[in-house]
Amino acid sequence: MQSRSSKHASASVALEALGSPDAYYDELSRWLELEGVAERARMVLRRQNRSRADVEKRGETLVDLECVDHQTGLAGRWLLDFSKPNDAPLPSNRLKVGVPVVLSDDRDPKDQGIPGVVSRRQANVIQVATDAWPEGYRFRIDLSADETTRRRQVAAMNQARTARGRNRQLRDILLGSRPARFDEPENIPIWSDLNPPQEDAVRFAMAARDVAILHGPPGTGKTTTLAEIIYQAVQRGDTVLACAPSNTAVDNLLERLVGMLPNVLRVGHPARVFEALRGHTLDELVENDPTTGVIRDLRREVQELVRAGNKGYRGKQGRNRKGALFAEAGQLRGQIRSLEKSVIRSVLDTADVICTTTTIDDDLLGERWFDLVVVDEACQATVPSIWQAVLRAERLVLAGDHCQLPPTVLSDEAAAAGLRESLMQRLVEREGASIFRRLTVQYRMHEQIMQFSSEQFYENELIADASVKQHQLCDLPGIQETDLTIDPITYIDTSGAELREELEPEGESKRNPGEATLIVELVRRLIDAGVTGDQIAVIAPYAAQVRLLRNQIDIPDLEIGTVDGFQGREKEVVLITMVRSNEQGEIGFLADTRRTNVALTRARRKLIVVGESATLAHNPFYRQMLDFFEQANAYRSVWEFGTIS
Ligand SMILES: Nc1ncnc2c1ncn2[C@@H]1O[C@H](COP(=O)(O)OP(=O)(O)OP(=O)(O)O)[C@@H](O)[C@H]1O
Repeated sequence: MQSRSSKHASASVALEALGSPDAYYDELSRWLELEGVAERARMVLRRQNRSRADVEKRGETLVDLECVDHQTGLAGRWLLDFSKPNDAPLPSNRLKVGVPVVLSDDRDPKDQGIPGVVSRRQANVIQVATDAWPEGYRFRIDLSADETTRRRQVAAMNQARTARGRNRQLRDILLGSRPARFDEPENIPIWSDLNPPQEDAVRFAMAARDVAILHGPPGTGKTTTLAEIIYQAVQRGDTVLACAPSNTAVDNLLERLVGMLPNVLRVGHPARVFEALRGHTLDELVENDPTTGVIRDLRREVQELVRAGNKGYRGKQGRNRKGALFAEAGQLRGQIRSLEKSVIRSVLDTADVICTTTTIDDDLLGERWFDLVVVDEACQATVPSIWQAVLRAERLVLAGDHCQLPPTVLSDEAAAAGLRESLMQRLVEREGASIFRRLTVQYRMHEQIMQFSSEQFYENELIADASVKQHQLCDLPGIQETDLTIDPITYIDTSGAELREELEPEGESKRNPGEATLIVELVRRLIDAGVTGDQIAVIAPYAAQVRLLRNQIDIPDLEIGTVDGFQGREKEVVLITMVRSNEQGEIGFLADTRRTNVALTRARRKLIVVGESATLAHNPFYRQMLDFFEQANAYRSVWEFGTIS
């Protein structure tokens, strides 16, 4: 039987069927260009919105910021801390650690700004790493088009076109013109406490000579298994590069690895720095190197020069003086950079495993080659973004779930052509079962919560581990037994109540105020039954519905977010508001059922779905979902919850 995921393959050109590697990479480069155009257009639009009061609404811009602190970071970069006046909390934003930004003078609409990367963030402070010192008094930070990343991807693809030796072999295997080879799996002893499908996956990956895929449906311990594969490789004497498309995913893997292996190194900006992980970052290890004492003195000198240069010199002579001070600081930063380079090299040389995002800093890693390269969350990586890692690999292991959300792509044209289809998805669809092992025991959901997803996406293979199979919300301390806390799943149909969707004023995103009111009521009932805010998540496919709900629910630690933002997470109770309700039966991007798969598989003990069946039932997938809830005796009408509209 074909899994549902393959039905999602868009009408894209069969990329591999283009014939030659040149044609393949030409097509990928064209998609990247389209994506660049879309990203730049979006940025221009956003920066034109300067005067609008809701400029921060989309979460891609922060305005009216003060630079409250600065330090010199690795490679002589500035690390600048920005806060709102009076240290007010920053509004909710998508400027995550590692994303490229433009830093500009908020009071000067003509300022083109300087590029930077978010290097740390807290509730009140956002830190940006830059190569230049920004001019201004109040600043603005905009999410930027990621040109550096695209340049690196294009460079890697150009290298792959003309690759020789092992790079060429692996490239041809990934493109489908050579078969992937596997040895007979050996019965190696496993270090972690794994279940049989996980152990089987480890042995399978260890026996792969070229590439192996680990398919990890929700909650099945994909990261746990990947960590064991890395452990086994290190025991065998292999060097390992462990990557993922996002900093959060890299940190998750790092967190597992540090308990298993002594020499694990994190390169780049960790999204969250736990105490236990701090000692594994390149910055920290370099900081602790004896040579760094000298570097520290030089940095102090730089800071003093800059402080002196910023004193506000007047007139031509003053400007000259300022220029001279900054030039001297620049020279010293050059010296710092070259000293750091040699320290960095020696730290990198001692690591067994190097962890980084798939956007690899080639200057830092130099010519390093790894016996094993693993990519976690590989289905969140576009095909162009994977080649930097592949070119450093003797063998490759990709882990992910192609039945969950694909990578974010802004250009509709590039998406339609195929940019949302990851290399892992392509390989699974092309090679079939011979190239992957699927993990099937999941440790998150009550078996009823898991069942529909298992049937639709995982060939009915998922099994709930005994520890979660029958767990109920009312089993948790302090929670009373009510309808909502006993039954693991509930669907609430709003049909007939005329809870219609609408466009958010001045926006493109959809919301449904009636559904929001119902969600508020359901949350109230859960809280009354003793459920705490941190046990609940409300998720919606549309950002406008998330904004509406955030204005209506004010319960500490209760999370409200989009489906896309919730991938990889879990909560005891999850309420989903489907939003769509219209006469035409239009369901927009709910038609990508992978999004719904993610939404339906976040809850551990209780899943509540609110939606209008009349609209949803236009789509066969949702018809089956509604049937499933009905057969499970979990289908209820909005009228049971009083008047909502
Ligand atoms: N063999 C096992 N025995 C017991 N618990 C396990 C086992 N494997 C994984 N788990 C638990 O299952 C949970 C999910 O594991 P992990 O984070 O590795 O999964 P994942 O598949 O990477 O998650 P996601 O669905 O977020 O991608 C963790 O709490 C982990 O401790």
